Order: sequence, then C-alpha cells, then structure tokens
Amino acid sequence: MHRDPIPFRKMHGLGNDFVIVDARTRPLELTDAGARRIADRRAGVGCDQIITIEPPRAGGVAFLGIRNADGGVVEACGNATRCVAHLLMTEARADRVDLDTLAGPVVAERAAGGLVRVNMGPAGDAWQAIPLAEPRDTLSLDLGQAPFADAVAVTLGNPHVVAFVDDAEAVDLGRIGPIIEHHPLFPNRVNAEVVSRTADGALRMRVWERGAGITRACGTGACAAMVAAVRKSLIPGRPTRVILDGGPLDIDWPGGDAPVWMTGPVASVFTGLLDPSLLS
Ligand SMILES: N[C@@H](CCC[C@H](N)C(=O)O)C(=O)O
Repeated sequence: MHRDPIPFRKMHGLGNDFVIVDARTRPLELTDAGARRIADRRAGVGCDQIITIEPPRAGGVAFLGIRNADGGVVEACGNATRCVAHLLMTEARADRVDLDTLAGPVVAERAAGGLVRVNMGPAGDAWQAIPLAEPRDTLSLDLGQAPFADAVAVTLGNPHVVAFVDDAEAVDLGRIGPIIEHHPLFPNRVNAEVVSRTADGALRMRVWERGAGITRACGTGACAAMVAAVRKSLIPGRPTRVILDGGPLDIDWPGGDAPVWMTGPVASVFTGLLDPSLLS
C-alpha cells in the first residue's frame, strides 16, 4: 500500500495525454480501479493513458506499462513511447533509447526539430494476430456498420480496424466508435480509425480508442492507417503524413515484415504528486 505521495509527470503527444509515473526504483501498485481514478478528468489528474516506467523485463533500459483510461492493460502506445523515450534520452544524455513493451521491443531516437522517431516494429495482418474471433480476410472486413463495410484490420501489437471514407470529419465517431470497439469479431476489443485522403496525398485520421474513446491522436492508429492504406493501394508512396485532431505524425513503412517508423512531437505539461488515496 502506498503511504506517501507519488511523483508523476503529465505529458502529451499531439494532445493524446498521459500521466507518467517513474516506477523503476519504487514499484507502483496500480489496479484497474486506481488507473481509472487517476485518469478521471474531474476527480483525478485526467489522461487518456497511465504510463509506468518500470525496470526492463526482456531487454532495453526500461519497460513501459500502459493502461487505458478505463483501467485496462494494453500492449502498445505510440505517443507515450515518444514521450517516455524523450524523458529517458534526456536523462541519459543520449540520442537513442531501447524500450520494452508488452508488444515487444521499440527503439526511439531523436529527430530533427525536437521530434522523436520510433521504430514501432512490424505490423501484423494475420487474423489470429489481430486477433479476430474467426478466420476472415483482414484486408476487407464487413462489420455490418457503415462506414466499416470494407475495413482493414492491422495490429501494431495492439488491435486496430481502419475504415476509409470520403470525409473523416463527417463520420459520427462518438456513435459508431463504441459499437466497433465492442464488435464480437474482436475478442480483445479494438481501436477504430476513420481515414480520408487529402488533396496533397496525406491521410486525415480520426480515432476512437479502445478503453479511452475519442482522443486527439493515436500513434499506433496512425501507423495502422498508413499500413492499411498501402495494403489497399490507396497511397502512392512513402513516407506518409497522417493528420490527427491534434496535428500530424509522419509514418514510414517499406512493406512486408519491415518495421513501421513513426515521427512526431512530445510535450511536457506539469509535474505533481498523486495522493496515495487515489490508488487504494
Ligand atoms: N494512444 C495510443 C494507443 C493507446 C492504447 C489503445 N487505446 C489500445 O487500447 O490499444 C497510441 O498513441 O498508440
């Protein structure tokens, strides 16, 4: 049980916001309910995800524990990876850092303009890897709900389903998002993205995140959107800019089993102390 206040840092990547706790020397006893209380935007600090920086499990200098605002443990988070990588590279005065996540290893490095570039690992498209509840063609999924009638499922360690539409702004994501997140085809639930192409060849993406709802940005979602667009032959080349509500991410993927690269900004907002009563 925690008796003392717990230091945290509030950060965000394009408005996808995080409470980050350094638990490398002082383990954090975080339950689903505790995570929900921290994430609560009125009674807690407020965030889309709670991130713990933990001792490495299988390699790298640290393990990233990731929980959604609903308390659920998740495998990967692109925006949080950039934020934590920035913290640890600053701490070590390094230009590169190796991290470990439930989705596997990720490597981050400093990029021009204060941005952080991350090797997010390969993207998966096998139905078992997403996972889906039954064998289906992940390049063309009909979820029985417009606009997810010809959607693409992609895993970046966490599950995504991408629908291409004429105008992403016109989709009622608050209505359709929870229906897709809880669709029976996805036993682990799913992150849902709606994507349209812009006149200059970029992708405009809006996201309903599993366990968090509509967020201003999703790094793994942007990677999934670019991979899905390549698989559907919808974009001519690479790298591709993905424009989220909070701003752009640049995504590059040469195809096949090659890793997906994501480049974007990080921002630190404030530090503080969590009252231990939030965790009990
Ligand atoms: N915001 C994240 C993804 C966070 C996890 C996601 N909601 C899930 O449940 O898989 C990102 O930037 O990738």
